[in-house]
Amino acid sequence: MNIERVELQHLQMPLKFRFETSFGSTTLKDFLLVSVYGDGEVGYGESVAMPDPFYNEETTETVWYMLEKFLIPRLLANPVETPEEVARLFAPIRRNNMAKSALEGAVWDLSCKQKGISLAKALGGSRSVIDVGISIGIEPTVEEVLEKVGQYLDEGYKKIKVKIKPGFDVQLIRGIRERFGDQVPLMADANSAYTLDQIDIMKELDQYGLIMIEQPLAHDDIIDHAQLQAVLSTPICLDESIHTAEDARKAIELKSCGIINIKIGRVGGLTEAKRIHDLCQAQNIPVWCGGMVESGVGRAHNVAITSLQNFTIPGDTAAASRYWDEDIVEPGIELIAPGQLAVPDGPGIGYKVNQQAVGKYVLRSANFRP
Ligand SMILES: O=C(O)CCC(=O)c1ccccc1C(=O)O
Ligand SMILES: [Mg+2]
Repeated sequence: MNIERVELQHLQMPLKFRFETSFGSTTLKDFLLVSVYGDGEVGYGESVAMPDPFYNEETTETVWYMLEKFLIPRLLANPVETPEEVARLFAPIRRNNMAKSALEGAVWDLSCKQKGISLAKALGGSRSVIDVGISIGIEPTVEEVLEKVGQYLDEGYKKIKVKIKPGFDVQLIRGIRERFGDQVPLMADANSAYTLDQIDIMKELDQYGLIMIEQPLAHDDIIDHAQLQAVLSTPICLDESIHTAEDARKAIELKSCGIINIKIGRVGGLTEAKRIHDLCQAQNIPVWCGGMVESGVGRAHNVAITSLQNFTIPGDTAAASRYWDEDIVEPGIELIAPGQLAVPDGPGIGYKVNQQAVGKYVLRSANFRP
């Protein structure tokens, strides 16, 4: 592949609402856009790291640093023929998965555009339409979450995920079941807010027929999760604990979870995401695509990977208009039917980046050449 230039841009986009989790809250999307130029085409990737290291250890600034000092120079100094080779080229660098993923994803998009095939097809995806769910943040009151649940059910979302934290958990789930019934496909995400000392809360949550409980225990744990899974009938889903296919293999072997949330950024890119998908498929572990409140570029990557066969549970990739007044891609990533997004079949991610919109949100940029 011919790579002539890499551009890094730091953007800030206002969110339409406050998004709160057990680890923090935000009204501004702060992220990096990566553009890789070659042979008249441009590939795009997005860093999903947050400005603060509370979801994982990376931040917008550490990603910029890793890209500038290590990853971009490595890519520009070593010819690669396929995006999978980029993953191999980055492997000696430990972790920094969101930094790797942003650049690897841009190379995947560029490679697909150079070949004239869609990213979904290149990854082995088979769906042309995907079912999607929605992730609802913590609100000041249970009632405010219930209102949002009603609104998103009306829009047809196929899975309702609510964020929980100690003191905002059982009464919330009970409230949703009482108002909307037992048939609502419902799950809870704790973002590591509990320990085994609070096992009684988990046992109470176990009574509500949840599709899964996501990452209840520590971000770096798979042992306590196995102990918890042994006493719950609700499947545990791991998010924060899984960074590689090896992590997934070990968690499955230990029975730490029954479901895995695949986030492309968290696992270092599309190549590793596909590897985890394939491993889980062989082990009969369903997967779904998590979200990191992505702009249109990251959202398009999520849509593409979700077209793979073992993404059998609706993910968190909701319609862009839920998040943004003006996104950076065109056409807007919107529901084509209740709770469904189309998988584009145009080259690469299948959406155009709107440079005028990027211009509104960009704070700084830098260019790198071989
Ligand atoms: O709407 C989305 O993009 C999903 C939001 C979400 O749940 C989330 C957002 C930021 C950080 C972590 C998580 C998570 O899945 O744990
Ligand atoms: Mg999560």
